[in-house]
This record gives sequence, structure tokens and C-alpha cells, in this order.
Amino acid sequence: MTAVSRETLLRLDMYRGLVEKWNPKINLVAASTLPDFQSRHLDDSLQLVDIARPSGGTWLDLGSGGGLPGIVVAIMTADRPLSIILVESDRRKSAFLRNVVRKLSLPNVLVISDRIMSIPPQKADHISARALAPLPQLLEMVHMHLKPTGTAYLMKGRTWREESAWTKDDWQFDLEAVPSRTDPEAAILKVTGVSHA
Ligand SMILES: C[S@@+](CC[C@H](N)C(=O)[O-])C[C@H]1O[C@@H](n2cnc3c(N)ncnc32)[C@H](O)[C@@H]1O
Repeated sequence: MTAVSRETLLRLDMYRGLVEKWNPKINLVAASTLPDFQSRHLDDSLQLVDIARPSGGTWLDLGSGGGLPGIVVAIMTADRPLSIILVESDRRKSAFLRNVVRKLSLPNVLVISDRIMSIPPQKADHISARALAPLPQLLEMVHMHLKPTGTAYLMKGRTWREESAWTKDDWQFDLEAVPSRTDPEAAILKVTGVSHA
């Protein structure tokens, strides 16, 4: 991670505290992963900001859950003209996300409590998704919500190669797989130019 301000570190710490506080009630992350929150969740999300280096426009995080990676992106880019939208269908998790946005005084973050395919097309410059769905379903969502010139960052585990093969008959897209810093079997799939085959 590049050098960050004291305010950013404070916000990351407050975020971790809120996840720890609410996790027993709403299961934001697997309880077994809480002791490793930094390496399993924060570092995993932080690498996305280094890869994408967003300077402005809109960032749409699909299926945000407890805010990974969306809240982390919002914390790291709070001084940039980037509008962030978190989409999460679970009402309790959306309420948690709104609470985090308020407590951390995060500017430019909107939480939409609805299903991804039920909201109007967002024409986003950047899309992220972590632990949400298999690649064919993610491409459907990305196709609906990404600008033609935008980039999606799909955080995938060890099955990403197989999942890419499942998409061949239905989708055309350009893909660059960036190896994950936190898991040697995982990758961040940088996807552009999504269209039906
Ligand atoms: C496995 S969790 C992952 C959450 C978070 N991205 C993370 O990595 O910790 C998937 C989340 O996506 C949400 N979700 C699943 N399908 C969705 C949909 N169609 N629209 C909106 N949210 C959805 C679920 O409610 C859940 O919170």
C-alpha cells in the first residue's frame, strides 16, 4: 500500500471496529476470518485501488455485503472526485453500510438496497465485485451497468480459469488476469468491452 494519511488509517481502523461490532448479528464476513481481517479482507480490497488507480468518475460495487471492497475503495479515494455506489440487496447489510458511511463521514457514497439487475443501468466507469457470483452471471451484470469505455474488476478465487471457459459461447470481452497479492490461486480479472457473442 502506498503512503496514506492519518485520516485514512483512522477510517480503516474505525471500519474494522464496526465490522467486528456488527458481525455477530449480521454475519458480514465469516467469523473465522475476523482475526485475520487485515490480510484476508483489507489487504485483499486495498490491492484493487492500486490496480485500478481511479481518479474520478463513478465506481459501482456489486453485492457489497459488509463493504468489501466498496467501503475500502471509498476510504482510499475520499480525496478524489469519485462517486461510489454500493449495491446490496440485504436490508440489514445495507443499513450497516449506510451506518459506516455516516460514521466515517465518507463523501460521495450512495448505498442502494436493491437487486443488481433491478436497478436502472448505471453506466459506471469502474465496477467491482468480490465473492458474488460465477463469471457468466457477473458478465450479465457488468454488461448492464458498465460504460462502453469502463473497466470491471472481478475478484475471483481458484476457479477463475474454468469460469472463463464457461463464458465462451455467450460473451465476448477482453480479460487481463492480475495475480492476487493475498492468495496465490486467486486473481483480479480486469474485464473490458463486454458484449453478447
Ligand atoms: C458472499 S457475499 C460477499 C460480500 C462482499 N462483496 C465480500 O466480499 O465480503 C455476497 C453479497 O452479495 C449480495 N447479493 C447477492 N446477490 C445480489 C443481487 N442480485 N443484488 C444485490 N446484492 C446481491 C448478498 O446479499 C451478499 O451480501
